[in-house]
Amino acid sequence: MLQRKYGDEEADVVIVGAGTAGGILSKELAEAGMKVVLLEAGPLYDPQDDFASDELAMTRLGWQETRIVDGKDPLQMGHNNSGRGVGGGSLHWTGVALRFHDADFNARTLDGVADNWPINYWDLEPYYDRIEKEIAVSGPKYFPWGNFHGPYPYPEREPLSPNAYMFRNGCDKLGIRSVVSPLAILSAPFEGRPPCINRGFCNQGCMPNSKYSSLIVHIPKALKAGLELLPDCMVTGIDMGKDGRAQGVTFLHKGKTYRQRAKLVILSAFVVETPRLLLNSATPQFPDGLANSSGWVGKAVMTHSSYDVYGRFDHEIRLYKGTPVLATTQDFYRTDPGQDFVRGYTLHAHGSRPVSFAKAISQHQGGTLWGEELRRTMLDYNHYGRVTMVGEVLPNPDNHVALTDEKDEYGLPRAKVTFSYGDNDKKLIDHAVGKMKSIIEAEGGVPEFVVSDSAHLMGGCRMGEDPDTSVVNSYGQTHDIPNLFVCDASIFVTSGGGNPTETVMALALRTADHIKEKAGKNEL
Ligand SMILES: Cc1cc2nc3c(=O)[nH]c(=O)nc-3n(C[C@H](O)[C@H](O)[C@H](O)COP(=O)(O)OP(=O)(O)OC[C@H]3O[C@@H](n4cnc5c(N)ncnc54)[C@H](O)[C@@H]3O)c2cc1C
Repeated sequence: MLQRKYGDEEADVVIVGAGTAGGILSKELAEAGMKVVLLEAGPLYDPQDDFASDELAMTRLGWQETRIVDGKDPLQMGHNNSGRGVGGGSLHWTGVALRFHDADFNARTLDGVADNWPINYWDLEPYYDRIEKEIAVSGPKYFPWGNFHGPYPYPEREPLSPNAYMFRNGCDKLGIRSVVSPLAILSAPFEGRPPCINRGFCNQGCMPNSKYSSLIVHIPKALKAGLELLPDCMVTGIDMGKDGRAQGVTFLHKGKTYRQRAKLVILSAFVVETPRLLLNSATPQFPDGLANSSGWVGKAVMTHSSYDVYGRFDHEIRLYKGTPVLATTQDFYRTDPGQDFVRGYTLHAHGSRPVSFAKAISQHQGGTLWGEELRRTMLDYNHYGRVTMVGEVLPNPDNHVALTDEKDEYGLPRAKVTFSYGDNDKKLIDHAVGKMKSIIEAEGGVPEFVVSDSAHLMGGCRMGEDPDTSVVNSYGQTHDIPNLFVCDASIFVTSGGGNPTETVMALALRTADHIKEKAGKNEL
């Protein structure tokens, strides 16, 4: 029997998904004195007991349940694209903490593509400032791109990995500016957590707690403030009242069904599960799914094009060494009128552990690498360097999440995710691959493998001012149901050309402030 704090009682807020956004919201709202219940489908981990320095074992941190993928460029789900467990994607993310630029919020105005966000950079700026201080982002004294030029709250990381030095030296030779990456990974002690010692197992969960996750930062503070956290609880539906308001959620724990009533329901279940829940909670009053009068629930799902170039060097690089990402350039972030594509990308020096390396190169763009040839290449693993891109992908309503007839172990329709790159996306990728190759070559390496990859899901419940073309307003409040909010990466309008999670965090803080203010005046 599940032990519960509120049972049949109505909580003030129930949050679905204890990931990055869910963790921040739960802290903010619990500290404001609200009765908050946080439901998480996955387990509650203890980093010291549960996070092993074992690449294969730790793939369990990803959302590994079957999703059907479709389209011309089907997305790879699982470890690389989503998390499961208290902490969500922040358990095994790489920790790169970048702000979006003002240009990211105005693609339609600047470049005639996609849509503008209903907010701009300056609406989020105070929240970027706040979150960077709250989690002690480490980074350079001067950051040359975008609107924020540093210094970051904590000094930049050092020493760098050999791969990061390779990248920075290659950039120098080509006149490309580069910096030590801003990271949600400590460079000095903070709140009892130790600085990073470069073990390099960030994507396997950080055992020493040097890397930020909501599991070790926000959720413990929320618990102190009275949060009820219920792990291993899969939410299967949103309960609606006849008055058209959300009443709470239904969830499963060890095969048994429970309900949590609440004045306010917030979905923070990420890009596939949030639309799946909305679509699957259809009622006669909302036959196409909740909050879907616009028809935009599940639409315009985005990823970042995240192609990698691996180059072979005569000397050793040892891609397993150190924090995976330690060097970055955004010299190609803004639209360049001289190119045949709009928008841009970020480049990172990116480490790789042996299993990921083998998996990547075995399916590289030039063909498959298998058997004796793969074995021979793997013997040279220490000689490979890697550069990766985070490329903007334009939103396209045809890229979407839909329900299928196939059922999962909870009896819910499985999600199908359809994705294809557009022409602009492909031209941008070609440009970035060329730059990545030239950086490797400038340092004396021979680019051998180009691997097509994707990272960071976004969109599917986009925000906007117009209820006919968007699902939520800029605070994540659904246009159709005033006490139903969405707060996670699904509310992004465009993907930007840089890592998205600091923007997820800033949006979560902004939504929390809004809810505190409105709930205080009984306006939700
Ligand atoms: C390998 C990897 C590396 C990454 N590196 C970076 C990086 O360096 N920088 C960066 O900016 N971003 C990075 N990201 C992306 C980052 O993890 C996400 O952007 C971020 O976690 C999104 O936050 P969220 O709150 O929207 O969702 P999540 O953090 O994914 O949280 C969603 C939570 O909801 C839970 N959930 C889902 N459905 C249900 C349900 N029905 N009932 C109960 N619970 C449910 C899930 O289990 C999960 O815990 C990386 C991601 C991965 C996977």
